[in-house]
Amino acid sequence: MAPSIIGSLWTVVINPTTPVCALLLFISLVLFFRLGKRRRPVGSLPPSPRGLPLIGNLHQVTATPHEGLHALSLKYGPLLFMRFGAIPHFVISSGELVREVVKTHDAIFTYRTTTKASRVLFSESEDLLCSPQNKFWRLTRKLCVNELLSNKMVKSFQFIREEEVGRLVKTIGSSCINNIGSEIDLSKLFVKLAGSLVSRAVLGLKSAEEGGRESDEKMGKLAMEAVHIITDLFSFEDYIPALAWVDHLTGLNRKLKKTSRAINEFLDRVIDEHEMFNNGGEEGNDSQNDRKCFVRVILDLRKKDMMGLELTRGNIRSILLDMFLAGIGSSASSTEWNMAELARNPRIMKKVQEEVRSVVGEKSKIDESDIDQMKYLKCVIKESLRLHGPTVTIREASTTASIGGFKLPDKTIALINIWAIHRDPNTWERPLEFLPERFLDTSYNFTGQDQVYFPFGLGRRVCPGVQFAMSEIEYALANLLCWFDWELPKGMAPEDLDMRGTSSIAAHKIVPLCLVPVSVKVSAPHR
Ligand code: HEM
Repeated sequence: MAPSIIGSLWTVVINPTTPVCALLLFISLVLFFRLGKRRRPVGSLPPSPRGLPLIGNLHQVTATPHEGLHALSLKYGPLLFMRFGAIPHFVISSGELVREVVKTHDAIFTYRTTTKASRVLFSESEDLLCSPQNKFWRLTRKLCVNELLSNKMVKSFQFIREEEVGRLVKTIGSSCINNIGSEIDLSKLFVKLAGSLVSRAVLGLKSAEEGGRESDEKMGKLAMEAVHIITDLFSFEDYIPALAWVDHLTGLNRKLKKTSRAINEFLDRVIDEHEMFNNGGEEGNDSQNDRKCFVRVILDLRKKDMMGLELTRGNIRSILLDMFLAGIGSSASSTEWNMAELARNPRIMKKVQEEVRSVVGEKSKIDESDIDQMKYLKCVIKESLRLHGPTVTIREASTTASIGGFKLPDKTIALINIWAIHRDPNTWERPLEFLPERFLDTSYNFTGQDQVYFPFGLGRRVCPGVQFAMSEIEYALANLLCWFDWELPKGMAPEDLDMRGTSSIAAHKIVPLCLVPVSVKVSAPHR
């Protein structure tokens, strides 16, 4: 975030070369200070690093914000007050304070902030991710859980996982045979896998090879583009409203509109096709469908009672988009980090492969029920989510709250630094090391009830996609570890592997993960 704001400020504001810019800057400053006065919280505030006029503490936000905020919290304490442009934030970096948020104030910290990107991408229609906690949120969440994300529904998608992971294994297998010793870009393959799984379960799309009219990859690509805009590009309108006009100059507005238009057009085409089918239209138009996918269930329900929900076309598009935004990058990056950590830790790679292979035995296919016996694999995934899961989660308070002895005003935005809490040396022994054994025989789970380990978030807004994500990650990893050995590219030592993550909330590797697969099992499905 920081490089883009400082770069943009420099080129457009700090170094104005035209009188027009100077005049706009003057007007903006006047507006800013008037707005700023209205937004400033009152009362005793937590410690705060010194800010600057106009940008507040934005200059202290480093290229990886979670790391920069962690460094500040070591200096100023676990509860920080910071102003990002005109917007006051409270940064929480300790499990104790998280306990206060979840246990004492869960009903208060349930709002999410909307941003310019979310408003444009969702075309101002209410959706699940950004909705405040209201009737719409409750009913939509129930709809998504019942019809897509519950254990029962996730089990019903097992054949999709088997087909898509099978396709992944085949791709890697043929690389082993045709390009012996060549590295393969796993990061790219994991995004493709996650995109196909969500596309098929949510929209019923099939791959082009299987005759799908709309490619199952296209929506995944559009969603990743949207995630990039949301998390990597700075919006002046969000943080310094008086400088909203700068978003035109940086190209943000254009990018947002273009991506939003492409998403809407794509989703409209898919919804139209399903609607036609539901209305008894041409059966041939069902280039789709493996089963009754999520969008068709919504369209069916809309004809009936819809659980009291009145969904517009805009709402339907937004809910579908939510599943893509929340479900692809997070799962893909998690699979990527698991493989990266294993490649960097040969002892752990060997141990987890031995477990997986001993459970699978001589079979030529892994059944999902086999995964239950892979206890060490589950620890590997937990440890990977501790070190490389989502970096922060952001909530807005619906009313005033008292945290850590400070009274926080209503509309306070709380930024919970999961990254810092997952690496707190007061909780975790040797916190920076990848040690899956630490999770053996512990009760840490993904329900968001624990204040020191919550990779899927916490409280009422905890991720409802845990089951969907875990089934995908576990099954993909079990297959990759069973059928292949993995080597680093020629000349690279484990400690040379670049482990830097992006600044996004679901940070993926900056440098894509490329490893060399070696096919090992005679009974492997790709042979
Ligand atoms: C490894 C994969 C994933 C991780 C680490 C993850 C993590 C998270 C986190 C941290 C939150 C915010 C929770 C909070 O504010 O406390 C969240 C929310 C959410 N996630 Fe996930 N997620 C993953 C996969 C998925 C998948 C596959 C889906 C659906 C297909 C999904 C759907 C959602 C939705 C809809 C929300 C918003 C819930 C609400 O606001 O009520 N997630 N996720």
